Amino acid sequence: MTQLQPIAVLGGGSFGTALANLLAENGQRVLQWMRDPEQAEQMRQSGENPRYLKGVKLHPGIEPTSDLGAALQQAELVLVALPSSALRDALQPVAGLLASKMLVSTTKGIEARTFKLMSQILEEIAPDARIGVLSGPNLAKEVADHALTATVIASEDEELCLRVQQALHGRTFRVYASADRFGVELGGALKNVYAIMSGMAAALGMGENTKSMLITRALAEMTRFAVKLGANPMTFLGLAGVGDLIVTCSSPKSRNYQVGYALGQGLSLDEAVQRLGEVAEGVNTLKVLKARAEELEVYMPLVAGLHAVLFEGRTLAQVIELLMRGEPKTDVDFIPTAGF
Ligand SMILES: NC(=O)C1=CN([C@@H]2O[C@H](COP(=O)(O)OP(=O)(O)OC[C@H]3O[C@@H](n4cnc5c(N)ncnc54)[C@H](O)[C@@H]3O)[C@@H](O)[C@H]2O)C=CC1
Ligand SMILES: O=C(CO)COP(=O)(O)O
Repeated sequence: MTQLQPIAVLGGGSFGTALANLLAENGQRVLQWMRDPEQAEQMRQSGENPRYLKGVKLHPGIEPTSDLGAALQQAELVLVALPSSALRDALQPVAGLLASKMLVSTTKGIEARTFKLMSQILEEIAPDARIGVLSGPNLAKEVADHALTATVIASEDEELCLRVQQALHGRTFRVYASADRFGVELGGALKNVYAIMSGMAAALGMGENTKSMLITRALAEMTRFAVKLGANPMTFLGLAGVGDLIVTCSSPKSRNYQVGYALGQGLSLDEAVQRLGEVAEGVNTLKVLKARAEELEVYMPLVAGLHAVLFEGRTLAQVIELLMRGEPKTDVDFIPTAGF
């Protein structure tokens, strides 16, 4: 009997595990790669991933492995759920095994040195591969707990989108398609920064008006930046834009929000990151985004303000005063006129 071709999920963290479970529940054979052989062994033995996704049973269709080469050799579809700081170094050495595969990044970060998004790094490492991005309001724990959830698969490659929809679409997980890979990926990376601010606002007991202002002005700011880079602003009205922004800025389950909350409680950035013990991509993204916005002369007062508090020794009170006293601006930058 021929064995079902497996799907590879790269990353032993919370999101990789949540995705692996969905795939296995849909009847797919899943090879979940993690760098730590002990973690793989523990997951095989216990049927759980207690360090990153406590309390969630792993489906028996998941085979945890620390053999990256073997996983890549067998799979045609590969979902990458590694932290942005690790993706290039983990995949460059196995570039030869990636040609013609379908590679889908689920990582929501930006490379510090190059300002590249993760799918752009995949493209660079594996020019012959077929590339996509999966992004949306997808808190790993809720995905794993089968909360009704939607996401976006974005690629210029329609067949890839269909393949991912077939593999992941299920009773509790809807997968929408988009051809705007760049916009979808950028939305996922940028929203993390604003989730840090929202966490701070929550810790400081700020009001609901404030939270709403923050999210809406964040959307304006991230869209302005994306448009400067050539993205389609309409994508930011979708799940991977405003959808992900809302969930990450409102949920204590978000790690970026948690970092912000800890900062609002008076912890230093180092203490907040250490207490979390998981990936919070927004911290790195903030650094590179601030520099890039200045270079491109894009007005991003929220990014500049958070950067001033975290890295330039300003107090939050000083920054809030500056933001609120800033010259009044127009509400929506991109109101289509002709043809509407
Ligand atoms: N957790 C979530 O709710 C969601 C996360 N994401 C994205 O998924 C990516 C991964 O995040 P999580 O799974 O949440 O992270 P996590 O913090 O739960 O786990 C990180 C995993 O990466 C591994 N890792 C770290 N450095 C590595 C390296 N050099 N080589 C190989 N593995 C390494 C760790 O051992 C761990 O297994 C992030 O970019 C995040 O933005 C996307 C959607 C939802
Ligand atoms: O991207 C996410 C939800 O869509 C997860 O956000 P955090 O990385 O802040 O937990």
